Amino acid sequence: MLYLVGLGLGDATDITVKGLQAVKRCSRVYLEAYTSILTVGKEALEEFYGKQLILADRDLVEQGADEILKDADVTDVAFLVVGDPFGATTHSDLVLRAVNSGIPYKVVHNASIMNAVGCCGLQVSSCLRWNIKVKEQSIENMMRGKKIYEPPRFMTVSQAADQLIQIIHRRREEGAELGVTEDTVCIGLARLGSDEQKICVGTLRQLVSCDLGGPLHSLVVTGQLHPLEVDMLRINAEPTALDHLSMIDSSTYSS
Ligand SMILES: C[S@@+](CC[C@H](N)C(=O)[O-])C[C@H]1O[C@@H](n2cnc3c(N)ncnc32)[C@H](O)[C@@H]1O
Repeated sequence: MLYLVGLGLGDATDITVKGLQAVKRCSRVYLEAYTSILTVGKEALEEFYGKQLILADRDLVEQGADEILKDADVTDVAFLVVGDPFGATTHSDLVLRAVNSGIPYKVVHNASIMNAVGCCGLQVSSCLRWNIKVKEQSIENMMRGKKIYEPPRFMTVSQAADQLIQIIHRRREEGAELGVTEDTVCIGLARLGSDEQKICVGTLRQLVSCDLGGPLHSLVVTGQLHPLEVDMLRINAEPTALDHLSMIDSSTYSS
């Protein structure tokens, strides 16, 4: 049996009871380590689960799926994914390979950034997430066939806001409006679900200068806000962001 187990967003203890039971009965446990990360490291997970974990980087998942699935028809293998196994990144390829090889699979769901983002108080929201650059080769090293990898990079809310503003400026020069401006109210979210989570509310321009600390970050761009949503944004805002929020004239945004 192949178990795809969601680990949730915070730390080792966010695994579900069902997920932990599956992990404990598996003979091999892989930790998917390139589409998302927890604030705690692999060792903390190993200690809590009482199991050795095998790191599954992009190469292993995309090119070594056979290794992950080896003997999974006669033994139990777990594939752990931070968040939910099908939250934002689907691991459909692994599932399809398992099915095609006659290997049964089960999914143990968990909290994902896709639903945790609701904590910012918007009644309907989708957040901008971005790719994490882990185990990337420079073009030079790739051309030389050298397996030398660049240090991991995680885009920040500040960088994302800056890039969005550049796009807005470019489109404006071309005579097009995106419906998002430098003054659109946005929400920066960092390490959601962990004890170190941070939420910062401000205009897109203000978020360029916000420092939300270490990864992972997401950005929400709001549309028309209901007064209730504005109130929720106020209570969720960091003290420094309250100044930004007080600039929002809720009557402008309420429907
Ligand atoms: C490719 S998605 C994977 C999502 C994960 N499987 C899940 O279900 O939550 C990874 C991106 O989601 C966002 N993200 C994931 N977890 C986050 C968190 N705890 N706080 C803020 N953003 C997060 C980041 O933008 C990150 O680059």
